[in-house]
Amino acid sequence: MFSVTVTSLLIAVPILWALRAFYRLFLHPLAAIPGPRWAAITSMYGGWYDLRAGTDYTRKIIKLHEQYGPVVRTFPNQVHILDMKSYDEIFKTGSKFHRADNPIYANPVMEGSAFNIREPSAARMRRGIYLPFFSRQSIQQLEPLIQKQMLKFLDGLERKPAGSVVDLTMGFKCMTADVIMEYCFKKSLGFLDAEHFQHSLILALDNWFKELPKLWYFPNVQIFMFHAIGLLPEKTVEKIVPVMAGTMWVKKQCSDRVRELLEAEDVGTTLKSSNRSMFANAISIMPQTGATRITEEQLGSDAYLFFAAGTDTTSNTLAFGTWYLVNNEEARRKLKKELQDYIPNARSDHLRTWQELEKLPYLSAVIKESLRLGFGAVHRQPRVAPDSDYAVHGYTIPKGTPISHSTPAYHLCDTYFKDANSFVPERWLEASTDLEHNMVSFPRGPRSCIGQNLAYAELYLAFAYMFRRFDMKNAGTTAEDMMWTDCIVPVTKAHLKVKLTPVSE
Ligand code: HEM
Repeated sequence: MFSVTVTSLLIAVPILWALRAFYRLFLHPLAAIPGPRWAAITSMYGGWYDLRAGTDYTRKIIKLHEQYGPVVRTFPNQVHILDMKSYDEIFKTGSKFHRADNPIYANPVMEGSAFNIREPSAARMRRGIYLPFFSRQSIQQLEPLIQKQMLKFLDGLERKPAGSVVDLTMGFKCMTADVIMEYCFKKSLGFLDAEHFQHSLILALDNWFKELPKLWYFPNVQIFMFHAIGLLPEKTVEKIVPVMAGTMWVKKQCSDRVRELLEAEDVGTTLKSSNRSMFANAISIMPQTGATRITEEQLGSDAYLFFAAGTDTTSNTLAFGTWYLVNNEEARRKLKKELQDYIPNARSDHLRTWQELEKLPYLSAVIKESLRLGFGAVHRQPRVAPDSDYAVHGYTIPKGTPISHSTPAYHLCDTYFKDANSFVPERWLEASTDLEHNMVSFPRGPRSCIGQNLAYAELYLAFAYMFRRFDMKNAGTTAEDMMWTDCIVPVTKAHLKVKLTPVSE
């Protein structure tokens, strides 16, 4: 009896698989869309790239566009588009497209946070709580909190013996992590105090990002494991899955800080104040925005989202930008000259503000070029048209089909940026509006990046003062080390190591 069942299965499974493959190749609504045959047949075509060390499907998709054109079928039921007109339609203000039902937006660690909300009106309500406090004006008001952590970072570097080799990948991560927590709660987690910036929790965050591709292909296994691990005692988790222990610890810090604020007497009665943290301000205006239904747990998850989204993104742009600069003497010389003229006293405790630094043309060009080639986020951002089919380049994509666009595909494409793979800040000095428009580091539209202004403030302060205060030389980092793979944020093979020497005034 048992052997008959096994035999039937051995025959039935390949037949069903072959029938499904036939349907996907010839009868599926996406059958006419060009792309590799294996990508149309099985999602494990993408997995073959995403799940092996040192490769990823996002980079492969860029190559597929060269071969197949602007619309490519990348999964049995998903397409990827490289066409600015389509990007504008999907990512415009008021766009009806919304986030696809995709494991990228179902990470169990982010459960309850704004990131995992797909439904547009719920997302709008949740984002509305925080958006006022990430406006340009709010960032300028709370800039002293950013500057405090920036100075701590710079002064820490200065105390190292001249010529020290510094792991700047980790240094930038510790700095951005402390800035975002200072901004959110006026209380950093003290990552900058770690010796040589090798903080175990920042390393755990890095490892957590590295695990993400597994979640995309085996979401149920990952979600089950996450909940199962959550039932174990803290000490056991620390021993067997340090990645999770680190993440859970940071999440707990976020939740504790939110609870402290909710329990504080003045919250809900005091008006917005420039002296208070972002979360204190956000919580105090919640009753007026009608957002009081948000739970303490959801606020804690949002705090963790800000921590994760605000750390590795900006720090990656800083690390990549520094990498390009240490290898480009001409650009470094021009930047230093501009900074020396504008910041006569490099070690003053009163830093030039973001608004002041924005006036510097070469610094601004360096930052734009760093954002262009130094990706903060590299993932495919799948969206769906909920109500009607989407017509593009003569193809019809049925409503509900995930349509992805990804930042590197645009930024590395010679159609949009001449000599796209080279670091050329000068391209921004006489930039046309087209060039500005082709930059899609921060998505536009209803799910734009909430932290964009904070990221700019950090980039201006860090690039200006790092290159004003220090001479930097590459300390053996290779282009191979800086190769990234898509883990939502780019994760490089190895870290950026730089020899730092403080400059005399
Ligand atoms: C160079 C720096 C940064 C880049 C390139 C960047 C890029 C992005 C991208 C591409 C997304 C869209 C994700 C998607 O829809 O799939 C996003 C969303 C988001 N970003 Fe950023 N980001 C940066 C810095 C920051 C910072 C400093 C914060 C700190 C608060 C932040 C907070 C967020 C949040 C909360 C979201 C989710 C918005 C939502 O779900 O509606 N980002 N960012």
